[in-house]
Amino acid sequence: MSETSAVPPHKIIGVAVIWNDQEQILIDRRRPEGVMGGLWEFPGGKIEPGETVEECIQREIYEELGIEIEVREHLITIDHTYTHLRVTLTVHQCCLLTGIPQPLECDEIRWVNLDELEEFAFPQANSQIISALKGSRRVGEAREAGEAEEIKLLTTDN
Ligand SMILES: Nc1nc2c([nH]c(=O)n2[C@H]2C[C@H](O)[C@@H](COP(=O)(O)OP(=O)(O)OP(=O)(O)O)O2)c(=O)[nH]1
Ligand SMILES: [Mg+2]
Repeated sequence: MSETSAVPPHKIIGVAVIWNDQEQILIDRRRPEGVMGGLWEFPGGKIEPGETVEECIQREIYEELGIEIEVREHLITIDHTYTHLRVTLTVHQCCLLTGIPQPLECDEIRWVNLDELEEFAFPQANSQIISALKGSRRVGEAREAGEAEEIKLLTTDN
C-alpha cells in the first residue's frame, strides 16, 4: 500500500481593509455556493504572477467592487491551513478614493464599524485580522492621547 501525504492547495491572497470617511470598513459576503460560501470576508483575491501585493489588491478591488482605492500600510500576513486548503493572506489598510462599491462578484456588501465586525461570521483565519485591526486602533488612540498630553504639557509649561 502506498502512502501519500496530501498537500492541500496553497492560495496566496492580497486582502484589503477599506475605510471610508465615516471610519467604516467594507466587508463582503461570499456567494452561497463554493468554498466558505455565505461567510463574510474582506475583499481581495489571488496574486497573479509578476504582480506586487499592492497591485493585486488594487486590481481585485476594481474587479470585485468597481471602486478605486489607495493601498496603504501593511497590517498583517496570516498563514492558515483549513481542512483542504492553505491560504496566505497579506492584508493592507486601504482608503476609498472614488466610486460606490457594487457587489459584482459577491452576494452582498456592507460598511461596518470596527465594533460591529464581531456580529458577522468570517472564516477562521479572519479572527487574527480583526484582532490586528483592534490592536492598531489602540495604538492610534494611545498615540493621540500621548500627543494630547504633550500639547497640554507644552501649553502649561509656558
Ligand atoms: N478575500 C478574502 N479571502 C479570504 C479571507 N479569509 C479567508 O480565509 N479567505 C480565503 C477564502 C478563499 O479560499 C481565499 C480567497 O481566494 P479567492 O477569493 O481568490 O478565491 P475563491 O475561493 O473565492 O475563488 P476562486 O477564484 O478560487 O474560484 O482566501 C478574507 O478575509 N478575504
Ligand atoms: Mg476574491
